Amino acid sequence: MTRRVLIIEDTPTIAKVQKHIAISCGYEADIASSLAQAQALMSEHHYFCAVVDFILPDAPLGEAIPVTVNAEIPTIVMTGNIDKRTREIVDKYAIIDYITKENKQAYHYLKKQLTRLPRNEMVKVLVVEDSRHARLYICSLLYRHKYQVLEAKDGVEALEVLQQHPDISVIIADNEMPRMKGDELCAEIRRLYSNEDKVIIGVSGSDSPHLSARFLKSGANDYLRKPFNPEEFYCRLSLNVDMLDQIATIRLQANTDYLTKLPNRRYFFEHAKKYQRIRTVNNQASQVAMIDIDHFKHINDNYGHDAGDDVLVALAQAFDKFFPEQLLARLGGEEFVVYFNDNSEQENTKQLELFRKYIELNSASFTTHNIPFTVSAGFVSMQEPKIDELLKEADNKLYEAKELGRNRVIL
Ligand SMILES: Nc1nc2c(ncn2[C@@H]2O[C@H](COP(=O)(O)OP(=O)(O)OP(=O)(O)O)[C@@H](O)[C@H]2O)c(=O)[nH]1
Repeated sequence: MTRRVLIIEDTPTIAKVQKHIAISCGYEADIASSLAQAQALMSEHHYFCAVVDFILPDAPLGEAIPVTVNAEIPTIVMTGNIDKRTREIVDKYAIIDYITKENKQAYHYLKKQLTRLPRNEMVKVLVVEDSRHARLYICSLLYRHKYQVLEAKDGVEALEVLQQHPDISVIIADNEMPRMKGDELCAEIRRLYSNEDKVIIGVSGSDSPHLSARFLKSGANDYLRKPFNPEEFYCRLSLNVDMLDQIATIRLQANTDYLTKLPNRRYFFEHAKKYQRIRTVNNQASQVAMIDIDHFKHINDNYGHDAGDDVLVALAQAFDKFFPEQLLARLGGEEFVVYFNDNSEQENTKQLELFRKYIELNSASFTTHNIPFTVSAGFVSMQEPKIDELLKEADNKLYEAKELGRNRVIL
């Protein structure tokens, strides 16, 4: 579903730039050059958010702001400047943010905010606060920016909620709470979850000058003193969630093969070792297949390196289709590996043989160059092996498959 943004702006060049930014962030965008035009558009469409100019020909004093806010459209206000009177008006309404149209940076910032809003819909935030009033206030700030929100009344309940929802990525914790204080909760969360997975923001109304340091030393990423300014709350929250995003991106890049987008060798070894331990405890054999394209060098020599790359990408897609539940990786070059989650050796080898046959019969239709190719595979099943041994054995079987004429699976 494409999200729609309403741009209310009477200067055509600025409206055009904003529309361009919105489209580059994946939105559809409508422009209204007056409040009246905006109201007409709002009666026709559902808007995910709005970018509203403070001064419009038929709304010179920010009168367009309550119109979008009251229609529950998350609103970003663009202003020429932010003098005292403008700020007073802007502060009255539950807007997402205001941006001063001073320079190019303002448009970079708008892009950031438009990118964050749909991202926030995927971010789960746990609010831990014993005061119902304060809890609801923080939740309302979070809902305004489209975060998913969960609540807990104290640290003990927070740990239970975290166990039930392991995908929570932000915890906002008050300090003064019954049963378990915020800094104690923080330390316990850090014992269980790493900095790379969860952000903790401590909040407290205490005057103690040492509390912020205590929170940070217990593992919090940030600290806010109550009562806090919503603008500062959003800035700190966004920066912390952005940091989690950046860590996730770096992690993904480090674990993904750049060409096929399959997991890479590093990811495979890390996860195969974990699988291995579980299988050993459960007294289950480990089953692995090494798969390699036959005469791949000829494909590169005859059709060029780019065509060879196309074949690798197409083969990776076929892997994903045939082995959606297994641990897959491109180990390097034209060599792939499947670590089977399923226990049945019969089922696994049957699936492998089906895959080989599927490639033989369909590969010509995979790529733009219609290059037919085949694959060879070596399969092993071993009790309590080391990963290196398992791969070596599978590689020996693969070598045998090549020696015997290729396009076959050797068990
Ligand atoms: N296009 C492309 N080629 C690659 C890539 N990585 C490795 N290769 C090529 O893969 C080819 C592998 O050749 P060989 O090891 O001789 O194997 P083969 O030609 O498939 O022969 P058999 O495995 O014995 O059937 C080499 O020509 C490498 O240059 C890649 O990312 N893209």
